[in-house]
Amino acid sequence: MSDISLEQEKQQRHAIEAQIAQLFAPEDDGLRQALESAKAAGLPEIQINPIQGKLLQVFAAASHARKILEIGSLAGYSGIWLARALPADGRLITLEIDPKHAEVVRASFARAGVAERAEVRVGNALDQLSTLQTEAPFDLIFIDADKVSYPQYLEWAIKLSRSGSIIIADNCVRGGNVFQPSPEMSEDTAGLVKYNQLTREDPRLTTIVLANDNDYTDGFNVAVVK
Ligand SMILES: C[S@@+](CC[C@H](N)C(=O)[O-])C[C@H]1O[C@@H](n2cnc3c(N)ncnc32)[C@H](O)[C@@H]1O
Repeated sequence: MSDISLEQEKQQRHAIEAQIAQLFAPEDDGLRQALESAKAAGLPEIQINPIQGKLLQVFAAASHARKILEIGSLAGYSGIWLARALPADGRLITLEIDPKHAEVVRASFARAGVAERAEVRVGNALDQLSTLQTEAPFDLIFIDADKVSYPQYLEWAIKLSRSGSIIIADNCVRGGNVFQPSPEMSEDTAGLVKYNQLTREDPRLTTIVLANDNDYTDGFNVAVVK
């Protein structure tokens, strides 16, 4: 295929995606301001996209979510989508290692009107997860932090779940690299390869990977706890 038709195909994909986002996942001021304050604070622009945000809400509805756990908050963008999927007495706990990020999250949650049901806890997620057992089970768990730790996050996520809980992990496609493991792959890629393998083989889970980001070159691993 010529470069021109590849470019046309890409533009067509983007146009379709923009239409879906506009019709099914429009951003409001709360979400837009979370992105703006992240930018102003110099945070990286590595949050999920609006269609993925809406997809998280769809999964939250499917699992009748009242309690949601997120690992990796950044500026609170995905947290706002998640918190808005909860009933008024629901609870989102989001774990973030960087206190500067957490500060932006708190302000973003307040502006988006979800501060009463959404809380950011600061520290290494691996240290915090063991303290969450009294607050479990969580109906939906969204994993989106350091990729090296994904296999450990999965084990904790299963421990903190119930039958029917949904465990979603971002960045599980990575341009297809995760499906062609090599001895030279980075530690991050190795973590994701292991995560996909564990979710595929674990008899406690039913799992699929969705290429739903970055021109369909990255996306979610979605696992339902049986
Ligand atoms: C990809 S960003 C999260 C994006 C966010 N979920 C969104 O879509 O809006 C990853 C976040 O995980 C945090 N993080 C990295 N390692 C962590 C760890 N060990 N424990 C907790 N948070 C961590 C980073 O500081 C960063 O803010």
